[in-house]
Amino acid sequence: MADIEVQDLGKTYVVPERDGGVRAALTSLVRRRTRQVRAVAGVSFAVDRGEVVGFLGPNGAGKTTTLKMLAGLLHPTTGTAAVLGHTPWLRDRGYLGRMALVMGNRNQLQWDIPVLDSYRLYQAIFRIAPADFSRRLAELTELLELGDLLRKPVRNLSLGERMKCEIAGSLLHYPAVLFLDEPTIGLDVAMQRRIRSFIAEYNQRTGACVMLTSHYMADVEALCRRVVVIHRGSLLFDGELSALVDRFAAHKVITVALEEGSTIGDAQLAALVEGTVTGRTPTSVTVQVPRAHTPTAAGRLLAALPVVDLTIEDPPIEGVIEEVFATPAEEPAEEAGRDGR
Ligand SMILES: Nc1ncnc2c1ncn2[C@@H]1O[C@H](COP(=O)(O)OP(=O)(O)OP(=O)(O)O)[C@@H](O)[C@H]1O
Repeated sequence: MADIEVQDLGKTYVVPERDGGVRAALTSLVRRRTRQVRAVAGVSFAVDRGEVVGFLGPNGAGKTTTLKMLAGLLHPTTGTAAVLGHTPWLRDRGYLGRMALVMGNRNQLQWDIPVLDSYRLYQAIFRIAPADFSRRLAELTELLELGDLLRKPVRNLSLGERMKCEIAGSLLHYPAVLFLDEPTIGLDVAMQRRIRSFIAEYNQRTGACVMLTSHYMADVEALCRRVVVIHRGSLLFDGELSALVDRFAAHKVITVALEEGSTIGDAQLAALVEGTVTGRTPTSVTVQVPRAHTPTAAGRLLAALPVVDLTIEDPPIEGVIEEVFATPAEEPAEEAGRDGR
């Protein structure tokens, strides 16, 4: 059985609406106008034990809303979900003690007290036995290099230090399901890398399943073989990251290196391949060509030029994701089926 099973999950927020000005403010006291915002429009997917799944979508796609429902913070408007066999929004102790939600842009630790004091509070809340608490704390301190940070009040920590402490605190009860919403947001590249490798390590050590949202494709490429993509609240793709590239990348990138002293002009290149030049050095050229045209283009370049090396690559994942999001959300339902599994 999957650890996370989601069926037609939807959430519509009802938000009060009024025009600006005193008159509108007074009118709204007696006649409230509301508007419905459909944040999640009925999504279905499943995540197996031990999987790390990237949950992707542009701003406002409905990722955080979905994770909040799965973490039991929001009631859905439609659909069902079972996480570790529990209905999340019933918030039973058995569930809350086995999952964690980490939001990169929210503080969960107490601001004015040392990190360790917040951790002791978590120890009491989750009823962690003293021996387990000490062992886990030592392990997390080592893995995330927390050292002295534990004795400092949260307000004195840098963003990266705080994030490490937030993550460690969320894992003290050893959750079997981990929802990570932008855990590396705003961090420098080195800190992003450390947090990434920590998530991978935690997943391997404990077999926990992880759902991760991130706008940094490096996180997704490093951690997730599978991605679930939502757009305007609807599921757009569910499958392997490589299948996403195959399906949505309209181009490939060919780079040819030429023999020393030889060059190729724009007109000659245009006559050989149908594509856009994206890079040039005195002895090499990089051209983006439509996918279907790639074998012909490569063949022509090899035949016509003094080529010493030729590589064909997929475009950077960022570019592919942009192309995915450019696709209308109203794709046929079967397009959202899981590929490659
Ligand atoms: N509490 C709320 N009340 C009303 N509308 C909301 C609320 N929270 C989110 N929304 C709306 O629901 C939609 C989905 O928001 P959500 O935060 O789930 O998206 P997201 O994919 O996490 O975006 P981002 O990448 O920007 O964090 C957006 O249109 C947002 O404005």
